[in-house]
Amino acid sequence: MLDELLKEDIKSLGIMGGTFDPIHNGHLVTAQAAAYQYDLDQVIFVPSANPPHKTEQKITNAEDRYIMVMLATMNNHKFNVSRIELEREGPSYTIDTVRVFKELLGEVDIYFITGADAILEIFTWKKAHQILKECKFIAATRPGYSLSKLKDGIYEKYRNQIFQLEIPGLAISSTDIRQRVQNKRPIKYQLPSAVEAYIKKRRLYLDT
Ligand SMILES: Nc1ncnc2c1ncn2[C@@H]1O[C@H](COP(=O)(O)OP(=O)(O)OP(=O)(O)O)[C@@H](O)[C@H]1O
Ligand SMILES: O=C(O)c1ccc[n+]([C@@H]2O[C@H](COP(=O)([O-])O)[C@@H](O)[C@H]2O)c1
Repeated sequence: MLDELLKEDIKSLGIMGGTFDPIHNGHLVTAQAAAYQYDLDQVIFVPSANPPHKTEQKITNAEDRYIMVMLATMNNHKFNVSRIELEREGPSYTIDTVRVFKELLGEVDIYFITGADAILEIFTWKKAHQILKECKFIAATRPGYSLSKLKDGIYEKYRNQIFQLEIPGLAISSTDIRQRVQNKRPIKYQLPSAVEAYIKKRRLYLDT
């Protein structure tokens, strides 16, 4: 199934992992900027089934999150969505996902795309040092988080593996969108209209 998503002559791939509860324009702008800046042939969005660091919070069922990612990415020919983590049991560890892509793609350059908040937590991820050796990271700026730490200490060792990406700051988060829906405040223009319609239709986030 995964190999069907990947173009045959692909030379560079971005993987955009996330909980996407829901996907929003911050995710899409980040993926698009990464694709442009690093000349990526494709970006595969990978919704986590069981995000390892979000075990304490209630998360919308994986199929709804997957459908929202599909709706959000359908108009971009470089974007695709993978069910790889949805079909794997247990916590959705990035090391496992990256290794499947690597095995399938061999010499293709793989970049895992994250926002500033995620990269600053990388050393709490499973086999973080291994992931950093096995794939490159694109770390996008995000309002409220500083990437200056990437210059010191433990990050120094991986300076050739982590690439900083300046994007127009979008102070949009899934947390804020969920709260807005619950409080009947507008979410228009923070996420694609098809995703907004889906949230309404499925009555998501009304009792979070
Ligand atoms: N506005 C944004 N700008 C840049 N990167 C972002 C933005 N929102 C999310 N990301 C990045 O997208 C990836 C997936 O994020 P996630 O699905 O957890 O969204 P979120 O908005 O951070 O969610 P939540 O508020 O529920 O924690 C992470 O690497 C995160 O850093
Ligand atoms: O592998 C891990 O230990 C790990 C721990 C925390 C986050 N991640 C991944 O980082 C991405 C962003 O996570 P999140 O929780 O901010 O949506 C997503 O693909 C997660 O699976 C991965």
